[in-house]
Amino acid sequence: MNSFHFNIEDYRVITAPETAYYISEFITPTEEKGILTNIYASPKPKWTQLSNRRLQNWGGIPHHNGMIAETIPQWLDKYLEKIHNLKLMDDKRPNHVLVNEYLPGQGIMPHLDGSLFYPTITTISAGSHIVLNFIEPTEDNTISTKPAFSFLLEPRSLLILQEKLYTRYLHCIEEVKEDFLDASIVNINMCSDEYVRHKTVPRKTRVSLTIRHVPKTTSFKIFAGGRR
Ligand SMILES: O=C(O)CCC(=O)C(=O)O
Ligand SMILES: [Fe+2]
Repeated sequence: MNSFHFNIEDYRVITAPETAYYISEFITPTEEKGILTNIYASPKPKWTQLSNRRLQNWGGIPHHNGMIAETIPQWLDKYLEKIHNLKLMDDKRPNHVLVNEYLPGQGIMPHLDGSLFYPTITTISAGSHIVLNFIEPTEDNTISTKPAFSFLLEPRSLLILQEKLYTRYLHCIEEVKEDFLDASIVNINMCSDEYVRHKTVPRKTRVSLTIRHVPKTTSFKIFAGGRR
């Protein structure tokens, strides 16, 4: 991504409800390699194993009582700064990164990211593409599993979700080993030529960085009863 004359509106996904931005090649292949090296160099206890994926929290564990903020290392903070410079979060600097690792066949159930975060999701993908599905909630709150539309997230891309795509549409990743790029993918014209309609692309291991701002933070000193 060339930051010269950069205008975020050039990256808006106009074929989807409001509001999504998609930036192909947001990071370089060297940066992607660096991210993967650092993630996999983390000590084993840094990982939380879930039934269908692994994750790492950086910056603290978000909590309704406040996140005890932890310093984010420079190799990772570099991307928080880069996202902060896009001025998407009302001048609030991102302070949390959730790392998700998906092996081929792994995914994530339909969900909303909720109220712990400033309502902007920014996601950098590394290692593999994935298809992110969006589901419109039904009147009676039963969960329809049929996606309303989908985004293809290429490796090295940045996806930004705000407004209705944060508050209303649930997002999920299907547990499949390959993706058929059908007409439901609304950003395919914003992707590289490698990804064309009607192609089937096998997944590799994907590591995503979900970078957000947690408004409510606290310091350990408050709990310890010490002075600030
Ligand atoms: O890996 C992704 O792109 C999505 C992760 C996600 O939705 C989440 O952690 O809330
Ligand atoms: Fe999410």
